[in-house]
Parts: sequence; C-alpha cells; structure tokens
Amino acid sequence: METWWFPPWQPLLVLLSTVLLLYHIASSWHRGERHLPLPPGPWGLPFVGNILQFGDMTHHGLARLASRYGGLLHLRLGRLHTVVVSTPEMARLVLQANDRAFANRPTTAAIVYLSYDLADMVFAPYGPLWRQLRKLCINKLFSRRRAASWAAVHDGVDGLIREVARNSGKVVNVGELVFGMSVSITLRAALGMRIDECDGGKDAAELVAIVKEFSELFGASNFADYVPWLGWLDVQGINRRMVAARAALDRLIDRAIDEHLANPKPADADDADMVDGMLCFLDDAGAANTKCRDGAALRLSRDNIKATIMDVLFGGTETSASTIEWAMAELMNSPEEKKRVQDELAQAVGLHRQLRESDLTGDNKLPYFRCVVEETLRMHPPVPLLQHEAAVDCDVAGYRVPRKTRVVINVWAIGRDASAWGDDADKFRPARFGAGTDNAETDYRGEHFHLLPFGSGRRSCPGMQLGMHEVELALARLLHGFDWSLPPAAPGDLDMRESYGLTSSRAVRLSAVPVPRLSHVL
Ligand code: HEM
Repeated sequence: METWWFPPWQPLLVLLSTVLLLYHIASSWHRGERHLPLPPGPWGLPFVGNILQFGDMTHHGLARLASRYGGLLHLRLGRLHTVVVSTPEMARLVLQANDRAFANRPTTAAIVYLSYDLADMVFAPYGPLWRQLRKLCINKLFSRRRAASWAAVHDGVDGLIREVARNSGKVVNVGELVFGMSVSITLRAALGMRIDECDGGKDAAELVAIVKEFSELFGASNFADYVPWLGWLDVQGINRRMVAARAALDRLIDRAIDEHLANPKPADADDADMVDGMLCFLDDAGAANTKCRDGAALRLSRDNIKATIMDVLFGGTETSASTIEWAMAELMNSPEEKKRVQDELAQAVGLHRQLRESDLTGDNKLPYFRCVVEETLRMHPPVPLLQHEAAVDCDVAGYRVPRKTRVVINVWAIGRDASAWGDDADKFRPARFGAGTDNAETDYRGEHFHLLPFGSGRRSCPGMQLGMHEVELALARLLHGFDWSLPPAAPGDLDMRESYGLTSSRAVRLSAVPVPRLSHVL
C-alpha cells in the first residue's frame, strides 16, 4: 500500500497558517469589522483590482459608476483601496461625522516630490505641522488684515478691466485674460512681484507655464502609484516632468526669498506680502520642518516657505480664474440670465460710475448676482474631486473603510445630484438660490453638504474669503462695465466641455466681444 510522505516542515507551515488566520479573524473581530462589508463596487481582477476602470477616474467617470453602485462605492486600484463619495448624505458622514478620521490626504509620487516632501499645508498629514501652518495661513497670510493681498486683488481687477476696455469691439480671449489676472494677483500677494516690474513679464509667463504643469502633474493618474513595482519604467514620463517642474519653480521662489532676505520688512507692514509674513519664522536649520510639536513655537524651514507659496500659487490661481470664466460662459449661453444680472447691476450701481467693493459687501446686496455665483460653483466646482485618506479603520453607513483608503468626494456629482437639486440639476438656473426657494439659505461655506466647492470641515479651503473676493469683484465689474456677445464666427452652441486635472477648467477658452456700458472705464 502506498504511504504518503510529508516533509517535516509541512505540519509547521499548516500550524503557522492556522495561527495567522486565527490572528486575522481575532483582530478584525476586535476592530468590529466582522460584519462589515466593503462598499459595493465593480468586480476587480486579482492583484490589479479595478485597474481597467482607470479611465473612469475623472469626476464624470466616477459619477457614472456611482449611478450604478450608489453614493459610497469601492474600487481597488492595484494595492490601494479607494472609496468614492457621491451623495450629500455620504459626504456629511465623511466630512462631518468622521471629519478627524478622514483628515489626512492621500499622497502620490508627484505630490511628495512637488510639495518638498509634504512640507506644505495642502498635503501635510493631519498633525502639529499642518495645525501650525493652517493657523498661520488663516490668521496672518490669507486674512482680511493682510492689506497687501486685498490691494493685489483690486489692482489685478483694474488691470483686467483696462485690458478688456482697450480691446472693446474686438474678440478677446476671456479665459486667458482672467487667468493672467489671477496669476498677477497671486504673484503680488504671495511674493510681492508686480508683473509689469518683473522681467518684462517673463516671470509671469514662466509662472503660468509652471502652474499649468504642476496642475497636470498633481491631477495625473500615474500608473506607478497603483502598481509601484512597475514605477521604475516611468511609462508616462511623469518622473522626468516632475523633476523639471520643481526645478523651474525652485528658481523662481528661491530668487524671491533671497530678495526678501536682502530687504527685510516687518511682517505686519501694510505692504508686507506672504513671504514677509513667513520669513520671521524662518529657522536656518535647513531641511523641511515636518516634525514640529504641538505647543512648540513655530519654526519654518526654507522648504516649508517654498511649499506654502506653492500652495498659494496652485490653490489660488486656477480655482478663482476658472470660476469667473465658467460664470461668463454660462451667462453667454443663457442671454436672459445675462440680461437679468446686468439689469440688477445697472439698477444697484448705476451706469455713471465704476462698481466698487462696497457695492458687494453687506447682506442682501445684488441678490441675483450672488445666485449666479452660487449656481456657477454648484455646476462647475473648480476642484471637482476632494482627496482625503482614512487615518484609521472606519465604519461609514454600515460599510467598512479600511485605514489608508483613499476617499474621493465627487463634489461635481453631488452638485448635480437630482435628489438634492431636482430634475433640472444639469441646467444653469441661478433662480434656484433665490428668496423663497428651497435653497434660499444654502451657501458654499461647507455647512450644506449638497454644495461643497470649498470642501467642509478641518481640511476645507482656508483661502475662501480671498478667493471669493477676487471672483466677485472681477465678475461683477466685467458684467457691470461691458455688454458681451459671442464672436460673429462662433458656432451656434458654445463648447461647454471641461478639462480633467486637479481643477476642472473649460476645455476650450471662452472668447467674446465686449462693448463698454459706462462712459468711462476706470
Ligand atoms: C474660488 C476659489 C477657491 C476654491 C473654489 C477653492 C477650493 C478648495 C478646495 C475644494 C479645497 C480642498 C477642501 C477639502 O479637501 O476638503 C481647498 C483647499 C485649500 N485651498 Fe482653496 N480654493 C479657492 C481659493 C483659494 C485661495 C485664494 C487660496 C490661498 C490664498 C487657497 C488655499 C487653499 C489651501 C492652502 C488649501 C488646503 C487646506 C488644507 O489642506 O488644510 N484656496 N480649496
């Protein structure tokens, strides 16, 4: 009779596997995961998971998946769990009920490299460094008290209006002009640079190119982040682009920091910019300060300063510019809405003088104009996908979200959720925010989970006030100061497609013809 021979290590292997299995069962029992399934989602391949859904990782693609699998759906991309949030209620559970657990940001190779090893506020993990940087930004750098930032907005908008007036009656590229204005405002507020003074506009042109490149790299779906063992291949050429982009930004910011060090200014001087505001915390120790303790005095390394300036350049440029351009495009597409808002501006301000900041501040001023801004932010949130990460294992709506899961909040899909906004959610209809409607009290500050253009909770946008000041002033002056029509040769329908990246700008820049409404422009 045949006898079976077992190698001596086999019983050991069986024993070890049993112990590991029991340990796994016991620890998931202990964490309360026993009964909790992962959220529903499409079926994935072994090892690579839902890599075939890679093309769906845009806000449109994820919204399509959500219509099939629900407001909380699960994907596994290579080794990474990803959970996508697509309804207001799920967003509330993540950003309010579990705010702290989801206060980290996921990182990618591009993010780590371009943020000087997470030395900034946008990407720093939730902890003491992030807390100190956020306090500094909110109380000092982005605050209403930093007069230089608000002056930069005024001068930037004046420059935009002058440029539009110079081209009245001709076709102007509204998108390029508004983006240029936003860059000049950020350069001035962050680094004290005036475009007209800085190297004949060379710096500004360079910065525009760098901002576009960073934005693409931050938003790029890099195969290597999901399948790291293939990263060395750099099949998409992303590593090479990262190195070149950071070197270009380094040159620009290092020069600005050296100039500030050579001509120091008190941080609270009227004309002090954000670099002045940070240099008084400079610690010459060298490497990025990512290890600060709560309660310790704030010390910033040069990398912290560079990375925070980078946040401002990227957080504050495309976001504001894209909101203004989308609002103009939606109004060009709906002539009756354009007329209604322009009539309101003419009536409130008159056509004999320029619109001033005081025309915008205060409650109940220009109510329809405000509805237009809110409707634009609902339909075209500049950051369509918020990126968070689970710091611990969590339970959301009865589903398990494991630690380190990337949690993507699809703000674009939430803004078009029919159960929150009705069957005409895809239509530009500012009146939905008007007095007496269901959304009369809804605003964009993060307390209403069906409208989240600035996020909500701990990681919500600290630059909202400054950003909205730029958006409102520029948009109101463009609409109050000029009548706008589409270029004569334009095709019947305006192209309303979006680009995909960190921000969702227009795929095709808006061009239009301005004709002055006022007797004098400035
Ligand atoms: C219309 C203009 C703007 C929009 C729509 C916008 C939107 C956002 C959004 C959606 C987030 C992420 C929120 C989250 O993950 O939950 C964010 C974060 C951030 N924004 Fe803005 N933003 C704007 C303007 C600005 C400006 C002008 C600045 C700086 C001057 C700025 C600086 C930042 C920073 C530093 C963060 C990271 C906060 C953190 O992680 O703690 N933003 N912004």
